[in-house]
Amino acid sequence: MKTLIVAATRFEIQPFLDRIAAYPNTDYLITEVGMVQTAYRLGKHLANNQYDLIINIGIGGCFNRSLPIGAVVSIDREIFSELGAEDDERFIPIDELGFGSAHYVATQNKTTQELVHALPTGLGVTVNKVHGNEIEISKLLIQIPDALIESMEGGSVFLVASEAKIQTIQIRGISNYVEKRNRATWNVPLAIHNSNAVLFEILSKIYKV
Ligand SMILES: O=C(O)c1cccc(C(=O)CC[C@H]2O[C@@H](n3cnc4c(=O)[nH]cnc43)[C@H](O)[C@@H]2O)c1
Repeated sequence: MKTLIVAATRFEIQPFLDRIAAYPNTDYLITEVGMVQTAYRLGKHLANNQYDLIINIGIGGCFNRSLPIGAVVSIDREIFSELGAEDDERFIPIDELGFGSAHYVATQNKTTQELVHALPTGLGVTVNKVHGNEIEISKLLIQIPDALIESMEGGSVFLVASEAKIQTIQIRGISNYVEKRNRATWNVPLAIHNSNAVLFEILSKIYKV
């Protein structure tokens, strides 16, 4: 069983990197922040390397205030929310325009689902521009009422993994709520600590270490 850990930045998987020697069948890939960087670097990496499972791990913004900062969630569906066209006040999604789809799902069989079954699960929104304006956030929630987490990479990992037919998990530690930008309320170290703790649990289940 060969696993690839995918993160946007090194700091999001530093606790894992500190223990990487314990996981001989596990590689990692730092894509850099953003959907384009992630699609390019993951696609390029998979052209020369084979895996049974991809685990995308990172921090993210949460739309659901009943989950505390630091909670860890599993994302099983993704939407590229900006993909489409403006028609004056109305947004026309790419699906409606007839040029493909903005929706991607995690490729997960029963064994993969078991690895994350204990986590709160929901829909991820992948963006180029982190939301930080209340009016824009309200518009987004009208467009996507069941949005759980916002990230800048999740949809790209699902897209590439589904094209490559590789099992995929995405876990996100909640570093902030999606709200008017207030960096003082973010807790990045807690989100990283907790998401890496979940990663260790998942790897322990896979490798029995
Ligand atoms: O300080 C900022 O405003 C800021 C803007 C963009 C990215 C960051 C990062 O810390 C980069 C790491 C990573 O963070 C993910 N992330 C965290 N919170 C959110 C969010 O509310 N919306 C979208 N993405 C978020 C993202 O996946 C980055 O890769 C800081």
